[in-house]
Amino acid sequence: MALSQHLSKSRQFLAIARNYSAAASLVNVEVNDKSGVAVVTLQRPPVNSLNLELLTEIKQTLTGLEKNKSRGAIITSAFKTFSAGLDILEMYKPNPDRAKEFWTTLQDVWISLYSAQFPTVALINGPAPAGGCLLSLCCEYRIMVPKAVIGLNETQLGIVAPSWFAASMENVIGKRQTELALTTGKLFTTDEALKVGLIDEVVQTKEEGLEKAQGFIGSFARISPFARSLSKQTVRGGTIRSMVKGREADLQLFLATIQQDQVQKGLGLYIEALKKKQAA
Ligand SMILES: CCCCC/C=C\CCC/C=C/CC(=O)SCCNC(=O)CCNC(=O)[C@H](O)C(C)(C)COP(=O)(O)OP(=O)(O)OC[C@H]1O[C@@H](n2cnc3c(N)ncnc32)[C@H](O)[C@@H]1OP(=O)(O)O
Repeated sequence: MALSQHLSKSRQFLAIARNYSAAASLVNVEVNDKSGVAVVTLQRPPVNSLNLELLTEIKQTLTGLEKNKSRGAIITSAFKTFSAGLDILEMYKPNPDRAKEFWTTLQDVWISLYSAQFPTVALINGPAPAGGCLLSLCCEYRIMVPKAVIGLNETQLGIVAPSWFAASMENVIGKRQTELALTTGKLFTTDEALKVGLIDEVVQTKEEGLEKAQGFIGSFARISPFARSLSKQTVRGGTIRSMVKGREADLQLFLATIQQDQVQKGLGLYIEALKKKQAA
């Protein structure tokens, strides 16, 4: 499709996305007029913790971008935190039906973002623990600001990162570093993340990050989108197939795990600690 035609379609999507954003407003989508690249900004105050509603909007946004054959997407945050990960309140004293929908929607978001046909960049403009890290790991390129942290820190909450969380990290930094990171629940500083390859670039500001992200996506301008996306599928296909095959078992494991007394106690203490931190 010619770029002008594509941009006209993108603008139509932008209009729809704007209307949608106005109604629901946990995700803002802006399509760049020149490049056709969508900037997807998470905006659930205060820390973009991923609850059912935010995950649902992310899922709908990704579906819209895919349908409109997006040129690319940059995922970032409206706040000083990229994302605080899964909303712990979705797992603490959960309503079983909602917990089921919550986890299924998280799985859907992972599948859509991990397998997106268009190029994806995470512009990590603040802390990205656990589920925040997972979102960024689904992208093809990660750009981060200084003085932030990123990692799968689940063990620090007394819970375990599921196998597809671990696989997402392993595909980026390798088995050895993933094992060390997961067993200790490590949150990498920006410098540490760069050193281990968990992120690709460090920028000083979000604006600089947006430019770099556009540059990364622009680097595919002369590559056939078909060849690009099939190559991505070739590399990621095995991980995606194994997640999809195991998703029902994964859901059941999640539901059983979060009902355990020990897990509930751990989550309760963690919530208290977060609240005390704010009061101090
Ligand atoms: C193989 C077996 C597998 C079986 C499966 C079993 C289990 C499933 C595994 C589940 C996986 C979970 C992954 C996750 O994502 S768990 C969430 C982990 N997240 C964190 O640990 C981050 C916690 N938050 C922070 O560290 C900080 O908030 C921060 C992100 C660094 C930002 O700091 P700051 O700007 O100082 O903000 P505050 O700390 O003051 O927070 C403001 C406000 O937000 C509340 N909040 C923070 N994070 C969360 C969260 N993740 N969920 C819900 N609420 C959160 C915090 O309590 C404050 O609230 P109040 O204003 O009401 O006090």
